[in-house]
Parts: sequence; structure tokens; C-alpha cells
Amino acid sequence: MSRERGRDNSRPKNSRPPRRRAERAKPPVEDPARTAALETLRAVRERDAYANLVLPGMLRRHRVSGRDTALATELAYGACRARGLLDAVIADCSDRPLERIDPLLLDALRLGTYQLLRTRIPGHAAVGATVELVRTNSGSRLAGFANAVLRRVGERTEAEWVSRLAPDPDEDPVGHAAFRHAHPRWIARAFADALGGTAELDAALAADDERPAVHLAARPGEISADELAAVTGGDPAPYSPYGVHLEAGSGDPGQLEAVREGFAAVQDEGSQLAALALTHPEIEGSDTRWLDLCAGPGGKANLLGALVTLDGGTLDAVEQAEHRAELVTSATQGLSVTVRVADGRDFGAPDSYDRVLVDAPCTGLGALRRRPESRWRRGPEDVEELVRLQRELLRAALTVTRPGGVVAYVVCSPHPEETTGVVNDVLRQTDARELDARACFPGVPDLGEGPFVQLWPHRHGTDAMFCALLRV
Ligand SMILES: C[S@@+](CC[C@H](N)C(=O)[O-])C[C@H]1O[C@@H](n2cnc3c(N)ncnc32)[C@H](O)[C@@H]1O
Repeated sequence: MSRERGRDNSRPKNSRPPRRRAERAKPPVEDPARTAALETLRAVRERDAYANLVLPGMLRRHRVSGRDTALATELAYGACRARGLLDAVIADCSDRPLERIDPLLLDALRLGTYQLLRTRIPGHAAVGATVELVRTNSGSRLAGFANAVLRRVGERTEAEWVSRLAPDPDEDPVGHAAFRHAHPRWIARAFADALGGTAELDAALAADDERPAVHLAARPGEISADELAAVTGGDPAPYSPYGVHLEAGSGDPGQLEAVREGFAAVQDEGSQLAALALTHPEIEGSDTRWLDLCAGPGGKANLLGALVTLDGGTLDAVEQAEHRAELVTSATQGLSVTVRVADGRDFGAPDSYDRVLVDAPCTGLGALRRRPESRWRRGPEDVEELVRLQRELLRAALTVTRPGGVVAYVVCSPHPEETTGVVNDVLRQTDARELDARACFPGVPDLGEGPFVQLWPHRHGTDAMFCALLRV
């Protein structure tokens, strides 16, 4: 501010140069953290990029370091997650509809509103820095608009905005929770349905805003969880016998020696538990031919492949997408695993597998905490098509499993249509019967009434994995 005033005073009265020249003369604003955050939002919007994949490049490009890295990350991820709430507030403070606001300006307003409502950055600093960001990227005219909008945003706290704009919690508890926790309503509705009511809904939605700890899986036969914890500085996981938890923000786990050497893999503990559940039910007779019907990128194939290899058996890993099949090949190096690029619904298999995993493509609503923008990217219209594919894959799995064998149906989603809906539909059309999957998650609390298992971030600290076990 004072810089601008000084410059104005140095000019004779009424002799302002034309605006364009004044802009050109202005030194570039140095705010690499907010610039990196803004460019991340832009990439997410324009290129459907994943914020967590593009941000590191933006940080490098703008030479963001030290505490600024944490600021850029917080602003970029936070503004992606809270988009619905931020947009509702911005719309209320703007004299024009959001669709008529320049998209890059809207991204900057989201960053500014996020700072005002959800950070401890003082209001005047949040407004000032965002207005400068807009001036640098979009020019002085839009900076004036940004200033006016953000000053109105800053007149209320987040809680005050929620009580002004959210649906009445008594009349519409799901809509209220969705607004308050910045989730699309259809997702909050699905969570409430899966939880059997709204008592835990706030906790379930809030968990999607938490930064998850990194989970590692020790490869069975190579290293124990205790050894892995010792060499990585982590802690043995509470439920998975192969799991290790690292503190959130403890660096790139891909660079850990144990991961680079293939003794361990980065894998959510819930994903480990769902894969391990397949191995628990007793089966009579042979138990050497296992199948992973949707294997890419290979997290569960690695765990199952290691276990079946130790027992002298084999795992066939089917994956439709060639590049993901390559990831399975590299994840399962050294194991008795055969990778096939094929459609799991029809890959010409003999009907003789003992254990089959169907880790079906899904909405991914169980892993929203991992991808800041993902809750706003999918729509309820995606569910129907996925459900059709999920049913077909589960039916195919049952047909290639031998009598007495076991199938695990797994999705990383709590959406009832993708979980109980799919399994119950298929059960009605086949002779398979469900097992009580809870018995195959030893030591895991709060698993409800069964027979299926639904894990939750707010209950278990895992992704919201669903698992059903069916006996053929
Ligand atoms: C949820 S992911 C599986 C994750 C994997 N099991 C893991 O733990 O790393 C689902 C996978 O199924 C693959 N897929 C989708 N349609 C398929 C089909 N018809 N047949 C086989 N694989 C399919 C997708 O490409 C995706 O890699």
C-alpha cells in the first residue's frame, strides 16, 4: 500500500500516465506461495489435473521453499476441498453470478476466501495478498472487484457464513452437513445412508479434510512390520499385521529405501485389510490358484502375490488398462504372479480359482481425503455406469471360482449402490452365499452388524473400504 502511495505522490497532480504503462512499470509481486497455489487451482480447473500431482512442479517452478511450501500446500489443497462452500460465499458477496466471473479471478477469490475463513492469516493480509495476486495475474480493474468481494467475505466468520447460507439443520440435516463440510450433497447423502443416519455424518465428512498418515505394507516373506517400522521410523499399524504408519508430511515415501528396494509398498491400511480378508476363510481342498480380477496398479496383488508365493501357489493378475498392468508387473516383481492385460469380465479363464479378489473400479468416495479436488469432480450420474460394471465383474468372478472357493468383492467407496446394492443384486441371481466378513478383519473394532464390512476414516483411520466375502 505505502509503496503505491509513494509512487502516486512522486507524480505531479493530474498527470497520471495511462494505466497500461503504470502496470508495466510496476515491479513483479513476489508471492511465490500464492502464485503456486493459484496455478495449481488453474491446472485442476483447466486440465482436470490432480492437485497433489501438479503442486510439486508448481513449487519448483516458483522456487517455493521452507514455510512457504506449507502455505502453498494448505491454500491449494484447502481451496480445492472447500470449493462448494467458498463458491457459495463468493456468490453471496458478488454482484454478478459465478459463471460471469473470469475463471482465473474466481480461482484467486477462492484462495482469498479460504484464507479468510479457514486460516489464521489476518484478514487484512489475506485480502491484501489476494488483491495483489489478482492485480499481477488479471490486472488492476479485476483487483478492485476482488478487493470489494473479499472485504464482504471478511465481514463474517466461517460459522456465520454457514448459519447464513446453509440449509436449516433441523429441516435438512444432510444438506446442512454437506454445506458445512464442503461436500456435494449427493456424497453426504450416500455417507448418511451407509452410516444408517446422520449421527456420525459430521465426523465422516470432517475426516475427508484431514491429511492422512502414510501407510506402508511390508512385503510378507521379505520384512516384518516391526522391522519396517524400525528402518523407516514409523509405527506398526493397529490392525494390519503388515502395516506401518508414518507421520503425515514425513517426506516422499517413494524415496524410502525399503520401498525403492521392493520390501515395502505404500498402501492404505484399509486396502491391506481388504486384501487380507480374502485369505482368511477356510476352504477345503486345494488352495493354490488365486486371481486378482482388477489388479492395477498392483497394491493388493503385491500383498496377495507374496502370501500365495510363500505357500507355493500362484496369482493371476488381470488388468484391462495396459499402462496399469505394467505397474502391476513392477509391483509384483519376484513373486509367482502372472499379469494379463484383459477384460476381467471375459478373459477365457478356466473355472478353477480357489480365491478371487474383485477390487472393482468405483467412485473412490472412500478416499476423498487423498485427492483434494475429487469430491467435486465426480457426479451422481457416474454411479449407475460403475454399478453396472461392478455387477458384471462380480458375476464373472463367481463363474471362474471353483465350488467351495471364495470371492472378495471390494470397493473404495461407502456408496450403498456400489456396495450392498451390487452384492445383494448378484446374490439374488446366483447360488453363492455371503460369509460374515467381520470375522476376517481380526481385531478391527466398530464393524457394525455385518455380514459385510465397511471401514471408515473417522472410525478406523483407513480409507472407507467396503468388503463382502462370498462362498461359491
Ligand atoms: C480399484 S482399481 C484396483 C486397485 C488394485 N486392486 C490395487 O490394490 O492396487 C480398479 C482397476 O480395475 C481396472 N479395470 C477397469 N475395468 C476393468 C475390467 N473390465 N477388467 C479388468 N480390469 C478393469 C482399472 O483399470 C483399475 O486399474
